[in-house]
Amino acid sequence: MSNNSRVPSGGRNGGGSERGRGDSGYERRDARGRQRSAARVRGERPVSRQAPGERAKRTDAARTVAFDVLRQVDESDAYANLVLPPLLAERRIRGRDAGFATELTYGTLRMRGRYDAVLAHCVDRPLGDLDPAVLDVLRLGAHQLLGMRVPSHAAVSETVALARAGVGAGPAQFVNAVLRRVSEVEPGEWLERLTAAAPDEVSALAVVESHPAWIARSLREALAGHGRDVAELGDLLRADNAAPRVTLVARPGLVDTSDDDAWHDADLLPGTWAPTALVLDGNDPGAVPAVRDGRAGVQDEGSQLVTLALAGVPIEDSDGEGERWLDLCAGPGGKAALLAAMAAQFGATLVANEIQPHRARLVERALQAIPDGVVEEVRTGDGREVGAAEPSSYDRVLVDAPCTGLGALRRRPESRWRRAPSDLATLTGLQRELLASALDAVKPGGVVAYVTCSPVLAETQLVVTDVLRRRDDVERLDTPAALRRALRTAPDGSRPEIPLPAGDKARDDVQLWPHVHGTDAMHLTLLRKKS
Ligand SMILES: C[S@@+](CC[C@H](N)C(=O)[O-])C[C@H]1O[C@@H](n2cnc3c(N)ncnc32)[C@H](O)[C@@H]1O
Repeated sequence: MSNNSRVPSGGRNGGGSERGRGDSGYERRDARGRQRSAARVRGERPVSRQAPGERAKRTDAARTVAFDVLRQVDESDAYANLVLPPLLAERRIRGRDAGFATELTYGTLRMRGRYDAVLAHCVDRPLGDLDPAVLDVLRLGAHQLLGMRVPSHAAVSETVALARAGVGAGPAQFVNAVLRRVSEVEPGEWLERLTAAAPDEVSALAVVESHPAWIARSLREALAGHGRDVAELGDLLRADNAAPRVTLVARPGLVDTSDDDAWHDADLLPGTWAPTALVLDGNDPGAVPAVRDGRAGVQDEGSQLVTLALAGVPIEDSDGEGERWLDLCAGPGGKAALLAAMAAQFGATLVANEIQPHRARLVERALQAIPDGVVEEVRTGDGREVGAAEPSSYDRVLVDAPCTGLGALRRRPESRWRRAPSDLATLTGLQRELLASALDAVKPGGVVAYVTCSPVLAETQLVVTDVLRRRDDVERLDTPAALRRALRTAPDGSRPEIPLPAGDKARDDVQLWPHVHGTDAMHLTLLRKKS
């Protein structure tokens, strides 16, 4: 598209809003559930900067709530998944409208990179020069046009109404003109144009699959470094754009799948890999009694597997007095609760450490259903100091290190846009210190699990290699074997075949992937302190 066809920001081109009937699911939602028709909105005097409650009466409530969440994400660094549910409840947006608002909010945030690239073709100046609120309205319109089945006329007219109510009549005309430009090109054709405009293959994938280019490059490097084919990058990026299934953990010894009272009428399916995993089909986890009372929790299956792998490693030379386990970075407590449930079964005890007091309180809450006597202590402290303060004190230590979270992009739609390459330098220093401290804190013969929810090489292999280079008292364990021992067992004794690199690509650590395993991209390296 030539510059000539771009819309001058602040210009008045673009005619009145279009409107008509469509036959998609989202159009039916309008016909059935919308609070007021767009025609009525158009008939009203243009207003700007109203209170959200006032605006919600005049424009479509679902679009308004999506806009308000996007503004909070931008202005206050809010997390969309924490802001949206209470706003939906407060404004009594339910059912189909709530589903529309959720898809519109999360989809717009996730696919922002793709939509910004499209919008940049349609606006005559850098998007960074636009009023951020106008840019958010344009992104919402782009998602309806290119990512949802909303008919063009409805997507444009409703978004223009939203712009008029949220940012004023002048910007609404600009929004109308830009979205009409966007709608003139088919979604598939836009992807071809974005691909053609990118300087290389990875940049093209990054823009089309809406990832910052540096993240796409880091993930490509991670695929290669962890023994996978770099040609999988597209699948990996696409997996990041799909909302994950809600997986529960049934904490062993605390709850059973046959316990009807615990699960109420939740639709549960067994997980793929972990014996503790249950997939919740469509229900709200907060409504499940076992989740509310801490016998179960919401936890990615990869997180469950790495925790079970640590708990199941055979330990040599244990003194027979019952093992002591340590979770060095425990907040908010998902893995600590699974570890504690396993510790209860093995006659072990657990210390949970977390540097942030409010997160330490979340750990306490996560451990509420653990039987008395299992949790020695939940403490607030710097994990880097534990090794020196308590040398050779624990049989098993989990280091679930603070990391970029680039393996869990599916869960936080906005997180990929918040990270910067400079975060890596700070985090990798901390990761090294925490792992070194854990190795000091573990007893000879004991095991340390180094875990991240990032596959990035600088946070995984390089941290482990660097820490081990400085000491000769640690050996690497066969982590794939430990992970396989943790897999669910069928009644005939068989276990699922978990795909891990083999042959000359085989490794002694484990990297899980969303596009391969359906889990977050969890990394696990198991290390033993020599006896
Ligand atoms: C990846 S999260 C742990 C998640 C947790 N294992 C779970 O499953 O719920 C990392 C945690 O480490 C904490 N942390 C950061 N620096 C720390 C330090 N120096 N010592 C202890 N904890 C730290 C963070 O506050 C954060 O809660």
